[in-house]
Amino acid sequence: MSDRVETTADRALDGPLVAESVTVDLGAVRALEEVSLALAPGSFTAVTGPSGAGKSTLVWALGGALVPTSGQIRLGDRPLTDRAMAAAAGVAVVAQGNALVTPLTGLENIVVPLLAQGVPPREAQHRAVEALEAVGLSDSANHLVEELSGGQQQRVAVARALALRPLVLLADEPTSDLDATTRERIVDLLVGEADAGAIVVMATHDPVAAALADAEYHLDEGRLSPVR
Ligand SMILES: Nc1ncnc2c1ncn2[C@@H]1O[C@H](COP(=O)(O)OP(=O)(O)OP(=O)(O)O)[C@@H](O)[C@H]1O
Repeated sequence: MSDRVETTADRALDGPLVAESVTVDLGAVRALEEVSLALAPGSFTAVTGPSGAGKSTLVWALGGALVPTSGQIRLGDRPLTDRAMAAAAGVAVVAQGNALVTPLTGLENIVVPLLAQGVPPREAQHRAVEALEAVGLSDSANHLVEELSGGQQQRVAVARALALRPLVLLADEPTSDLDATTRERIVDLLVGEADAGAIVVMATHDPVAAALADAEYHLDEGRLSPVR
């Protein structure tokens, strides 16, 4: 049985997450070149590729945080044109490097974004506890982030995204600092999100994690091709 974090039933995706001929230039670097894909609700997709291939760029573009040089990102019929509107549409990102607030505890790192989204304090606390339990970190909830190991921080970052109950979950290298057992637990949670109807994308260097996804795309020098 999946120990997926409980979901809200009052929100649903009304279509796929689509990248339409997306090209992203970062300064002089072409990080993505004419990338097209359509990800259906309930799918779990891995994006693999060597360092510098454009995986993080794709994650951030899909998350609305990077405006394409050309092309478009859409969720259903709605263009995702900035990070705030993507977040409001239910798109959560687990950033590479975690992007946690280090002077706060693991629990606080999860509660604060929930409060910012208007979740009532008791509910935010409940969701944060539940998400930390799902990633196996109940005992570390009240430790400052700076007191946690890299792998524990990575799990807090995943828990933070799960607690948002996203419709689209974009995870950039969410298992890079984890041992095999913990990696399996985290990928299981991602599988559970997809099984419950979310669109899940995981950028990864890890072939074992990638093999657990339903589909795999490979990026090389910004060009995307299907693997399976
Ligand atoms: N802010 C930036 N300015 C200019 N170039 C950038 C910037 N960020 C990334 N790049 C370049 O864009 C390309 C894609 O980078 P990206 O981080 O998306 O790759 P990646 O596949 O995620 O790599 P890794 O696996 O090492 O995280 C690389 O050539 C990188 O050097």
